[in-house]
Amino acid sequence: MAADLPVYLLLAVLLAIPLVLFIARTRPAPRSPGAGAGRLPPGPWALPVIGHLHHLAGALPHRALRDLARRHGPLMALRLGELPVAVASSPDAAREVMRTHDAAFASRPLSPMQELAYQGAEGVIFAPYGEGWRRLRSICTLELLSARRVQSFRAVREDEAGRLLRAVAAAAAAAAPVNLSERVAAYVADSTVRAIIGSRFEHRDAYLRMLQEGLKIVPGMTLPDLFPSSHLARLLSRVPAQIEGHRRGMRQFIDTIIAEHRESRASGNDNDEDLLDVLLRLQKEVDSQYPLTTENIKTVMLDMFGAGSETSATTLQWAMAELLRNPRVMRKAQDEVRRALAGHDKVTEDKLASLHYLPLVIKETLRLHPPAPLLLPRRCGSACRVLGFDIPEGTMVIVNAWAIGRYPGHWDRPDEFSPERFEESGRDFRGTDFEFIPFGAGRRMCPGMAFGLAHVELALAALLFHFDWELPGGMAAEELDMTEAFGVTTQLRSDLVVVPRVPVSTG
Ligand code: HEM
Repeated sequence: MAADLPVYLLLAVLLAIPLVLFIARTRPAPRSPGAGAGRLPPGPWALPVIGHLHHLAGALPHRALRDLARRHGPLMALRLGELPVAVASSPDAAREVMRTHDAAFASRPLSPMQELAYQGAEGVIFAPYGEGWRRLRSICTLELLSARRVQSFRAVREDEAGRLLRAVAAAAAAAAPVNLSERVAAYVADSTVRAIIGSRFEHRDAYLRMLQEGLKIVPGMTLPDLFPSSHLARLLSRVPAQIEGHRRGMRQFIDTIIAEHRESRASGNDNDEDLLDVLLRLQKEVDSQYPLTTENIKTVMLDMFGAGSETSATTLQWAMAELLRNPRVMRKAQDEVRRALAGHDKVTEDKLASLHYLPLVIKETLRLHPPAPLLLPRRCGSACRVLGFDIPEGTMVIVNAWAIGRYPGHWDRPDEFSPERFEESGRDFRGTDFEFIPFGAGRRMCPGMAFGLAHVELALAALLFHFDWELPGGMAAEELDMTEAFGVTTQLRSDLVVVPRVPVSTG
């Protein structure tokens, strides 16, 4: 969702009075959530025009919504600006949305700013549920993100992990702190871009910077999205201009990259297929009823980077932060990795299969810190009943995966970081255990899980194998700032700055 939501929330509240007067004079009042529907879910009190936005001001949305759900129940009806929204905050509510009525909630809402960004060029993430999405989704699962394809990028990941380790080793040699947040973000972003467009493109760094800029203006909950019928909201917002500017720049880059790829294929110069090569090959093969257009390809490339880079980097940062906060878990994970790799000088992916505890550390990290705490919004395509309440067609549906991962009654000591809990319960994040859904569930569940986890497991194992870790300035574990920041993904507010040491061999 948009990185600038809190600013807009504040702005929305400040603008409430003039907007009430302006909009009320120029058009009929927007319908309240599901006006005319049967028994709607409960919700808190609303203000004219801004609806329930003020309840979200000043807190991170997943936390504010969890607090509201404690008072109003696991299924709430809200109105955010003009948008009718239902919020599912319990495992049962999530199961009804993503399993019982999965088909009814399989679409995504497409906001005005998203429409401006994509201009009809459908990708996967924001595509409405239908034939176009189904075809691109199957290209994703069968071709771009299949186990075989993820495996084919192993050398790229190991190469980038090597770069990460060299940077950390330089800091260790100088006994200096390293900004681990920056380093792991660069590792995942570089590796992801290399998987998408290969290693040859000479302006790759500039392309990467532009992609990262783009993530800051991802539309969804901007002022014009919240008040789609208001010209004033659109006039006041900087987002349309930002989107237009970014689109123009991006288009030039991608056109050059595609032209280079076509040339290189034609000359038979390159045998390693990157994701763009796969898409260009499929473009020639797929049936003419649903042609894979070059515009589709561009959007899918953006989808892969947008969905794949920050999510995995955020998971890595939180995993390291939790390990630093929990020295017992850190020691146990390190012991396991060092035992499994004893006698080797390098962590490679083939050696990770024997690890048992490290995957539990990653699971526990994803339970407490799902990178997309509210998943990606769904849209109710046909009216249905959830937990006995009516959800009208057109309602945006938000599933609070963060609150669900800490739902009392389903999790013992829910706020505690304890990977062992998964040893006992065997719960998994593959979309069947609705109390643990960091990758979502149902038809729109994340197709990039294996791709993301491959990045996280390799780097985490390597960082634990090669280095011991301390907090700078003698900071105690419990002093580490675990505050979350608002953003496309929920990262640590302060960068994780840590002191690496090369362990003394006990050999
Ligand atoms: C730790 C890593 C990741 C997490 C936690 C994550 C999480 C998610 C979540 C929560 C959704 C929405 C699911 C729903 O609506 O039920 C999603 C969708 C998606 N993810 Fe991931 N993701 C990760 C990595 C990746 C990677 C590496 C890629 C690709 C390179 C990727 C590609 C996608 C795509 C294309 C969608 C849209 C699927 C659709 O709408 O049909 N993800 N992801």
